[in-house]
Amino acid sequence: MKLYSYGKINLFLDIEGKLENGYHLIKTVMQSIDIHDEIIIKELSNDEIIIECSDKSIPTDIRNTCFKATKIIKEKYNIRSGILISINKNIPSEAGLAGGSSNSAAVIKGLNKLWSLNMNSNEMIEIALQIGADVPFCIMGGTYLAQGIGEKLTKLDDFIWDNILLVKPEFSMSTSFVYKNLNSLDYNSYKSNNILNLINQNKYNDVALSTANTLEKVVVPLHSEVNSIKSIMLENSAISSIMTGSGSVVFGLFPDSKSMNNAYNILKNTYTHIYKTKTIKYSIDFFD
Ligand SMILES: C[C@@](CO)(OP(=O)(O)O)[C@H](O)COP(=O)(O)OP(=O)(O)OC[C@H]1O[C@@H](n2ccc(N)nc2=O)[C@H](O)[C@@H]1O
Ligand SMILES: Nc1ncnc2c1ncn2[C@@H]1O[C@H](COP(=O)(O)OP(=O)(O)O)[C@@H](O)[C@H]1O
Repeated sequence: MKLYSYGKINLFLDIEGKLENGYHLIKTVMQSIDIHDEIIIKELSNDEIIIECSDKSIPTDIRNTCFKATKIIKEKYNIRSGILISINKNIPSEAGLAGGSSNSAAVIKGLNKLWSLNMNSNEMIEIALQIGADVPFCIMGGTYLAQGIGEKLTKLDDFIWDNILLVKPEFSMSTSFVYKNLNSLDYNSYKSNNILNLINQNKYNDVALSTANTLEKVVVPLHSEVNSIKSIMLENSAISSIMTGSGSVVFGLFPDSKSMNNAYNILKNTYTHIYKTKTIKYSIDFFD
């Protein structure tokens, strides 16, 4: 079985509070984008979980999100056959693009089909949340408001935008580091932001003007490069440019392919990890 698992950007992210277990209550707009990893799932006769990954820096043991998803499902449904999962990485990790999260969502959906488990979305989301706060969104895909720690999902109208540039600086950001270093004074920084209504009114240009991310307040003081990339994008006509999630990727929403290509040609002289992408309405695609 072959699947594509797609990445996401956060068009909006604000923090509303903190739970006693250290997790943060967030309000975020998640958007699937057209950048994907390839996941191949094969059944094994012996009762083993084997993960192979093209990126040798990613662990293939229980720390791997795909391993976790398989283990949870095997135990829940008492399945004895084994699984070999090959991950062909393309989405950069620790980038704020939810690459690892969407890989595990692909495995949940893939095993649901392979083993005819007939799980509905809610049952898959319950498993997803045991792996990470971003995984429930990756089960659904498209345009969603996520609240709680990321698990309370509300479907929004599709946000459609064709000219998006992603730039991954050399540094990576660990999600837990960013949340740990957030100052509570920065909670509710964007309380009056109107992005949700604008999405549901299909006012795409106004949506683009309303993007915001509170987690920049942790990352920018440590890495001024984030602002340099944003400036180059904005000088080249991007309608807005912000960091996605806990970083380090910075994205820009451009009005047309010409301005996006101009920014691309300038930024590619400095950055090797640079991608042209667009929004999509799903996060997992099945092939065979
Ligand atoms: C910031 C966001 C925005 O979409 O995404 P990324 O930048 O990671 O893609 C998410 O909130 C990240 O979700 P995810 O990456 O799944 O987080 P998890 O693996 O569950 O958690 C990693 C660590 O981040 C912290 N964490 C995560 C989610 C949350 N609402 N509050 C937190 O404080 C916790 O310390 C946790 O141990
Ligand atoms: N299948 C996977 N793909 C990518 N990273 C993974 C995977 N499994 C575990 N990880 C670990 O998760 C962390 C990054 O996850 P990722 O989803 O790429 O981050 P982010 O959501 O911040 O972009 C890294 O520490 C990486 O080693």
